Amino acid sequence: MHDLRTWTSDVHRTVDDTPYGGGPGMVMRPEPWGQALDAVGAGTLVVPSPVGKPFTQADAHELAALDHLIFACGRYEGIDQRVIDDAASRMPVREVSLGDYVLFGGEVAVIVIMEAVTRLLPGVLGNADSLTEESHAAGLLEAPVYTKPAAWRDREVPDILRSGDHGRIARWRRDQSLLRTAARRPDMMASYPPSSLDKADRKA
Ligand SMILES: Nc1ccccc1-c1cnco1
Repeated sequence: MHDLRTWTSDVHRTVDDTPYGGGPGMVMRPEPWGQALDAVGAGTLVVPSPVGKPFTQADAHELAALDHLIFACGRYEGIDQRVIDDAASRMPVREVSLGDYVLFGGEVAVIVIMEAVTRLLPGVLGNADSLTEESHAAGLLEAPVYTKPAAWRDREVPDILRSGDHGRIARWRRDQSLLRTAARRPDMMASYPPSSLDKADRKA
């Protein structure tokens, strides 16, 4: 963790200023950022931003394979664009959005990204199988999950899950995933690899 004000030189340790071209709010000044990024050295710079590329599980896997990640947390109306452009001239830069909503700054977004990435690192998860079956891992939302008791507030666990027939259970879960994804995330269905949908699935 680095305090950006370390790289300021005025008595007030200023990190922001008014935007050229007018408009509301303040913009983060380039000088402190430039010196801070120089100081932390090269790596892949990840900048959470409302104007970034939507962050996906695939991005988490890509970042988990890298040796050195640098996270820049912007505040106010954002970081002077020249900081991003200058950094991109000497290292990979990824501006990423966590969703279409507005935060105070990038810090909370970095915590989310760090969790999504670090859980993919070898040895972090007790059961590596979890990584292959979870939502977004196979391009679909995960099927509903249940545990004991078999009946709770007059609600029963689906009989199929207690049948012991693992082939039928796998089929039921796949169907539930397809139904849930189609209902809640048509965008994911649109990009779901048709090659993995066998004929029976196409009727779903
Ligand atoms: N709104 C923000 C403000 C500052 C830094 C990131 C964001 C952000 C990231 N994903 C959505 O919003």
